[in-house]
Parts: sequence; C-alpha cells; structure tokens
Amino acid sequence: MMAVIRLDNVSKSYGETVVLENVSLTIEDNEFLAVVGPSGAGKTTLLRMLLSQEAPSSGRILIDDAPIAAEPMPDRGVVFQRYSVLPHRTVIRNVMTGPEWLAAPFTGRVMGRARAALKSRARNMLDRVGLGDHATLYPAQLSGGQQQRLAIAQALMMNPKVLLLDEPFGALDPATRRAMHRLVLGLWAEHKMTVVMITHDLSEAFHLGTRVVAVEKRRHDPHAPHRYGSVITTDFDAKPRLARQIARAPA
Ligand SMILES: Nc1ncnc2c1ncn2[C@@H]1O[C@H](COP(=O)(O)OP(=O)(O)OP(=O)(O)O)[C@@H](O)[C@H]1O
Repeated sequence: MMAVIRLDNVSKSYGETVVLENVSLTIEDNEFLAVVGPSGAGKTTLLRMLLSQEAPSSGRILIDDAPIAAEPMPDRGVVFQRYSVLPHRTVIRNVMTGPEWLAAPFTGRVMGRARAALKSRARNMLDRVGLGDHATLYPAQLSGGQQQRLAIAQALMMNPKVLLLDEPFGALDPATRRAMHRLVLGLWAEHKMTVVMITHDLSEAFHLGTRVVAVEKRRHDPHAPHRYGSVITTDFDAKPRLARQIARAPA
C-alpha cells in the first residue's frame, strides 16, 4: 500500500485573495508530515485540496502519479479526521459507518457474519482510543476530547493510505494528548500510512513528524494585503522515529 503525494506548483486563490502560491512538495510514502504556520496561512486549505474538497486554482496534485480524485472519496484512501461524526448515531455505529458504506454503497448496511466482524473491529478500535466504555453513548454526550478521539477512530477504521489530521489534539489535556500521540504513532507504524498533520504546537510537530514544513507568507504588500499567498518557507527533516529505531536496534 503506497501513497506518494506530489504537489506540483499548486496555487489557490479565492477571488482576489491569493492563499497559496506555487507550492511544490513531494510527500513520501509513510511520511509523517507536520505542517505549521500562522493562523490564516492556508494550512487547512492545503488539506482540503488533498481531500479534493477544494480544487487548486493552478498546478496539480498527484497521488501515486495519478491525478487526485475530483471529489472526496474515502475509498481512494484519503481520510480527514474532521466533520465525520454523525450526531444521531451512537459512538460504535459512528465508528462502523465508514466501512459499512464502503462494503454496501447503496444501503450502508452490512449483515450477518460480516457485521459481527466489523462490530468487533469497531470495539477494538474504541478500546484503543479509550472509548470502550462509551460505545452506546451519542456524540453529544462525550467531552470535546472524547469527540476528537471518536473522529480519529472513525478515520482509522478506514485503514487509510493517507490520513489528514487538522489540529487533532488541540482540545486534549496533556495526559490524554500524550496517550493519543502514542496511539497515532503506533497506528502509523502498524499501517504504514502517510500522515499529514496540521498543528500549532512546534514541539508536537517535532515529536510526531518525520518532517516539518512551515507555510507562511514571504512577501507582503501593505497596499494590497491579499496579493501574495503563502509558500513553504522551511522544510525540516525531523526523522525522530527513524533515529530512535536505529538507537534501539540490537547491535
Ligand atoms: N471558502 C473560502 N472562501 C474564501 N476564502 C477562504 C475560503 N477558505 C479559506 N479562505 C481564506 O483562506 C485563508 C487561509 O485559510 P485556512 O483556513 O487555510 O488557514 P489556516 O492556515 O488553516 O488557519 P488556522 O491556523 O487559523 O486554521 C484565510 O484568509 C481564509 O479566510
């Protein structure tokens, strides 16, 4: 399962406002890319383009050398942890929903043994994100941090090739945050997915990322603040995990 993402001179404007300008970036298979940058720099816009929720104004995006899907399609293996929780479904049904629609695109219902297998996988995933005791609750009955963990569990149930995370740990207390870091790193290593994560926390970026890029404006025009978009100003090879694996490897 490979996923190399290539952005080739990608720009994005909304009307007169240039958000991103000529961004070229190759994200290697199994990379954990952390994206940092000031508020409004266009980080979420970048993720939405990787999900095909937005089209580039110019340039192109390729996944494994093929143009990205024209519409968001989870079966292409790109999932976003945001906006996927359905309020009228219990926690466990929420976690089962994605794989159900994938298996039964018309009815969204899986029956019999396949359903039992899916349910057990869902329970296992809920245990891993610490929501095992909350399976029958509704999202509104969860805390903010628990809702974030539910969204992450939902995304991971799709076994994505590419996982997009937009400030996934923002609302969590430090202990839960550390537990989620371990979980995501474990699943990343296990499933060999490519992760693109936005964070405002530099230490988190360097702790989790194999690579850290900063997205920000390099040029400003005081008379026309929207004239220039953001570019990648820093591209840092972090590779902490690789270094750690080498350090841990038996001689
Ligand atoms: N649909 C849209 N229509 C018009 N402008 C938009 C649209 N989406 C985003 N923008 C503009 O694009 C710019 C970048 O927004 P974006 O959400 O990508 O920034 P960000 O780096 O993710 O910021 P933050 O860190 O605050 O989340 C902002 O100026 C925003 O107003």
